[in-house]
Amino acid sequence: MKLDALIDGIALRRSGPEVEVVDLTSDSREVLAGWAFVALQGEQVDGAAFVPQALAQGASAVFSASGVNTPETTANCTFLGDPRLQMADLARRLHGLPDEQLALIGVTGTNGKTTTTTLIRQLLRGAGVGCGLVGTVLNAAGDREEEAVRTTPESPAFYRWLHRSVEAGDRASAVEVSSHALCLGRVHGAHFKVGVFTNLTQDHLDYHGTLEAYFEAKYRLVAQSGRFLVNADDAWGRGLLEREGHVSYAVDRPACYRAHGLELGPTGTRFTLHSAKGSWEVHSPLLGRFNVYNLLAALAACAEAGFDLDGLVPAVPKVTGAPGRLERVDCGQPFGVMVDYAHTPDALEKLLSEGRRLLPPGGRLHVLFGCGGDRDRAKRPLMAAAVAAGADVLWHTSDNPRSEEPERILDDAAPGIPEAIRADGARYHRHADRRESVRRALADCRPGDLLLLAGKGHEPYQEICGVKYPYSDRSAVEAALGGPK
Ligand SMILES: CC(=O)N[C@H]1[C@@H](OP(=O)(O)OP(=O)(O)OC[C@H]2O[C@@H](n3ccc(=O)[nH]c3=O)[C@H](O)[C@@H]2O)O[C@H](CO)[C@@H](O)[C@@H]1O[C@H](C)C(=O)N[C@@H](C)C(=O)N[C@H](CCC(=O)O)C(=O)O
Ligand SMILES: Nc1ncnc2c1ncn2[C@@H]1O[C@H](COP(=O)(O)OP(=O)(O)OP(=O)(O)O)[C@@H](O)[C@H]1O
Ligand SMILES: N[C@H](CCC[C@H](N)C(=O)O)C(=O)O
Ligand SMILES: [Mg+2]
Repeated sequence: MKLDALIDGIALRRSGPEVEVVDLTSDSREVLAGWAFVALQGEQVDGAAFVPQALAQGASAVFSASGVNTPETTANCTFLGDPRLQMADLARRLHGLPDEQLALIGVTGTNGKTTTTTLIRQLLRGAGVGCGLVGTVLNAAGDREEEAVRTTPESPAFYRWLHRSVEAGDRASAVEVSSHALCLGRVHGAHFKVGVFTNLTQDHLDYHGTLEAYFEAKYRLVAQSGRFLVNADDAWGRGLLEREGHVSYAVDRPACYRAHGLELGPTGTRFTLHSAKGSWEVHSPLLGRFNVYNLLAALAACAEAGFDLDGLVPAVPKVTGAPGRLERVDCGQPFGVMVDYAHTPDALEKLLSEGRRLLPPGGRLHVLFGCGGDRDRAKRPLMAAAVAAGADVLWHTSDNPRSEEPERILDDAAPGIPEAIRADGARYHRHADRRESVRRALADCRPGDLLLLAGKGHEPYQEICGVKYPYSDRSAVEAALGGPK
């Protein structure tokens, strides 16, 4: 696209020649010939420092907040408004307003975003409707799938994926909208046909400060959504529904979309979905009560986006959800092992109650967990308390210490575990090396026990001192038990 057309109507000061802008990025490392580089002031560094690198890699234009030096052959634009919002405006225009050409469904909430968005994509594709995905595990458009780096990418990548969806003929796209994304304008400008609020419990207080501020961040999605679908069984969701008229879903309370007659079995789930338009019998291989909420949210979101439930419900038995969520690892061992991505107090509490439900009589529930480094310190003892309240045997270890000292993270969490449990050498085991902790837990399991490995889910690494070492809970288990069955 020509620069003049790209910046038309956007408040900025411009110098230098008219150029062709092939694409846009705020990360100099991604710049290719003809791309525009947006230099943003970050928390760690000022993106302006990377202008020389962007130019060396062939940037045709540079955008910045406070002005930078560029050669005469490069277009140079200085934003006059909020740089992140203006970057999103540019990205949206460059990629042809792709949100307007898709049934865009945005999902926010503390837990269940990845699962719900993945279910939306799988359900729609199962019913023959092309659907993209932007989220923690995968970014996808048509059949193209790439591993994601973060939950919601910066606006240039967000709009690029939507554009790819349009090009691939997708009719919809399901997007995980994190609270960080809403604060940092990563999805600014996008019109979501349907927005979804799954739940709100403690997380990310390092970033937002208070739960109220965390909620307000998520609440921003309402203003960008045509219809808003809210979990009426969640306390924050209920508060929202009492103040404003939105579409609701629930299991325990009256709602526009409600699941009745839950049957939560060891190999799958059944319930009846009621809405004003009719009733459907839903059978799914997904386990656990929280997945009823995710299925309900996914089906209701698709229905609110205009897709027919008669076509979607038959696809439910084939949908598997996201990898690394309540997923069994079977190496022929005489006890159960499951990996899951619970990394908040609420998710752990819910995971452990599913574990208890799945545990054979007389078996012991083992839970291996850790708390992420460089994340909300206040949630650490609460995570530990949730595990202590529901597990028979605790395996306390590391989960992405990032830049922090692993033992200090373990120390932060430990007070959440009652002293009597910590003093009991048969019930409480602390070891910072996760792989070794997995080995020890497996060695301690007896026939009929169940070991839940929480927090890492699909993640293929352990991040220590800023380095991502190859690691996954599944492969650690398979290596210790001699390979998959
Ligand atoms: C709070 C937050 O989200 N921070 C993000 C933000 O950091 P920042 O603004 O401080 O950036 P910075 O590292 O100081 O760099 C400044 C600028 O220089 C650029 N740069 C930097 C280095 C370089 O070589 N070249 C270059 O151009 C960067 O791209 C950036 O634009 O912009 C960076 C570049 O895009 C991100 O890496 C960084 O995410 C950090 C790593 C992060 O961990 N974010 C997590 C907390 C996050 O966003 N999580 C949410 C929610 C998770 C969930 O609950 O699902 C998510 O959406 O993933
Ligand atoms: N609807 C739900 N309510 C509560 N807990 C849930 C729900 N769905 C999933 N969980 C728990 O939360 C974990 C993470 O689920 P999922 O990845 O879908 O959430 P997310 O919101 O995408 O998380 P993230 O913030 O890391 O992106 C699951 O492994 C499970 O333990
Ligand atoms: N999206 C979440 C993922 C946490 C995953 C867990 N393994 C951890 O490192 O705490 C975050 O960035 O906080
Ligand atoms: Mg996610």
